[in-house]
Amino acid sequence: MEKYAVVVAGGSGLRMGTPVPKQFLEIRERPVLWYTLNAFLDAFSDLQIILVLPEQHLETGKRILRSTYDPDRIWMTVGGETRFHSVRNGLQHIHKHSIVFVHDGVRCLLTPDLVRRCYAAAVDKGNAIPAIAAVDTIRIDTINGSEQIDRNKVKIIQTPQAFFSELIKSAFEQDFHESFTDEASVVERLGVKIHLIEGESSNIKITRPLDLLIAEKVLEEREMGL
Ligand SMILES: Nc1ccn([C@@H]2O[C@H](COP(=O)(O)OP(=O)(O)OP(=O)(O)O)[C@@H](O)[C@H]2O)c(=O)n1
Ligand SMILES: C[C@](O)(CO)[C@H](O)COP(=O)(O)O
Repeated sequence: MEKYAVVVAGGSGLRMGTPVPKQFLEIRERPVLWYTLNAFLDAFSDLQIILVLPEQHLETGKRILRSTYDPDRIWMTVGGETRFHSVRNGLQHIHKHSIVFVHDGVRCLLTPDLVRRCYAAAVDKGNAIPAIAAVDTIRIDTINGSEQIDRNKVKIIQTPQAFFSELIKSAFEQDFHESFTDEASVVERLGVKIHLIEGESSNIKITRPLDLLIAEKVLEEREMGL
C-alpha cells in the first residue's frame, strides 16, 4: 500500500511567542521539524512526505528537508489560513490509493513505532487516531457551575491520524467548520466511526516555551539510550 504523510507546519506559533515559528526553533542543535521528518522517514522506507509550510518560510523549510537523510521523499507546499486549510492544501497533492497520515509538524517526539501502529490499524479499520488517558481530574463548566466528569471517559487526542486516502480526501471537500480541530472531527462529520489507538505520552505538541524544555530532556534521554 502507498503511504503519504501530510506534515503540517504552516502555523505562526502565536502561543510560543518567538519571532521564528516554533517548527523552526532548534532543540539540541536541530530544528523541531527535522526530528518530525526523520521519524516518518524511519517508519517506512516507501513513505513520502508532503511538508506544508508558511509561504514566507519555504526557503527555511527547504534547508531543513535537505538536512534529512532522504530529501528525495519530501515534497513542499504552502499552508493556508487555518490548520484545516493547510491540511487541505497538502491533501491536494495525493492522487493514489494509499494510507494518508496527517501530523502536526511540531509533534517532533513521535516514534516510528507509533507511525507503524497507526498504519496497521488504519489498514484494518479505515482510520486510526492516537489517544492517551487524561492524568488530571476533569471538570466541565455548566450553567450551574463546574461539574466533575469521569476522566476514564476522556481521551487526549494526538497525531499522526491515519486514513484511507479516499476517506480523508472526501472529508476535506466539506466547508470549514470551527469544530474541525483535527482530522477525526472532519471525517466524523461524514458519519464515519472513529477508531482510537494507544498514543504516546511523550508525543507532546510543542505549543509553549515549557514544551521545548520537555522535548530537550526527552531527546537527551533517547540519545543516551534511556
Ligand atoms: N494555518 C496553520 C495553522 C497551524 N498549522 C500547523 O498545525 C500544527 C498544530 O497547530 P498549532 O500548535 O496551533 O500551531 P500554530 O498555529 O503555529 O500555533 P498557535 O496556535 O500558538 O499560533 C502546527 O504544526 C502548525 O504549524 C498549519 O499548518 N497551518
Ligand atoms: C490536531 C491536534 O494536535 C490534536 O490534539 C490539535 O487539535 C491541534 O490543535 P491546535 O489548536 O491547532 O494546536
